[in-house]
Amino acid sequence: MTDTPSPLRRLEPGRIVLASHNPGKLREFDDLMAPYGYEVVSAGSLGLPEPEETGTTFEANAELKARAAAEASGLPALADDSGFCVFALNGDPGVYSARWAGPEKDFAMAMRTIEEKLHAAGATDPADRRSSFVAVLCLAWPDGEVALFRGEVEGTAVWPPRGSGGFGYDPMFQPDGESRTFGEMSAEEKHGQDGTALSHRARAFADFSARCLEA
Ligand SMILES: O=P(O)(O)OP(=O)(O)OP(=O)(O)OC[C@H]1O[C@@H](n2cnc3c(O)ncnc32)[C@H](O)[C@@H]1O
Ligand SMILES: [Mg+2]
Repeated sequence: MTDTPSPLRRLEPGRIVLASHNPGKLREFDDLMAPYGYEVVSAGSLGLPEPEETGTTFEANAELKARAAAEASGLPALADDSGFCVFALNGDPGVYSARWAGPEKDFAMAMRTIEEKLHAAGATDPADRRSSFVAVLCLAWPDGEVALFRGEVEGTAVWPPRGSGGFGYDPMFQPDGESRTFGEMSAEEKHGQDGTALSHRARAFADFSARCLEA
């Protein structure tokens, strides 16, 4: 038996802000929002600043990004805080996933850093290289109400990275049950097929859409 998620305050059809400055995430949200009748605008296109991510959890950072965009725009805003968590590294880079790539957003370097740390820990066997992607979405209304949605997908941190699709750490992550990394998948495959969400973002979005969006 599957649990039917309880509905939350529904988002009336209209404009919604995607409170992200990451082009890879924005592409994925465009795909995910496409079946619904909303006008989606990005924070960047509205000239909204990128808030400093001072939280120590995905939830706190998602909430501060969504609140900032909703307050500044007067529109409902959806933010995503996400990251790559390597279990043998105590969950690093986790909430610091973007920062490990530095100001140049050098994810080849960030993936190499992870590999060096795994190597130093003697983690060569796939069983020692368990990892997950986590995404927390926050929907904030201009009146200050917020709702949070979490999605996770577990798999293996592979080396060397494989594939040039997606963004960020995608080439280093092979989800359980798949022989390819996210970097080797099309966007549709990363979202998941036959109605089953695969990526962390698609899983969090499935909960959000079922509870808040009008079909
Ligand atoms: O905060 P915004 O503006 O949304 O953009 P950001 O890139 O800074 O996003 P985060 O603060 O949430 O940092 C998460 C980082 O984790 C990585 N990440 C998150 N989801 C990912 C995915 O689906 N595939 C690959 N890497 C991902 C990616 O490199 C992000 O930069
Ligand atoms: Mg960020």
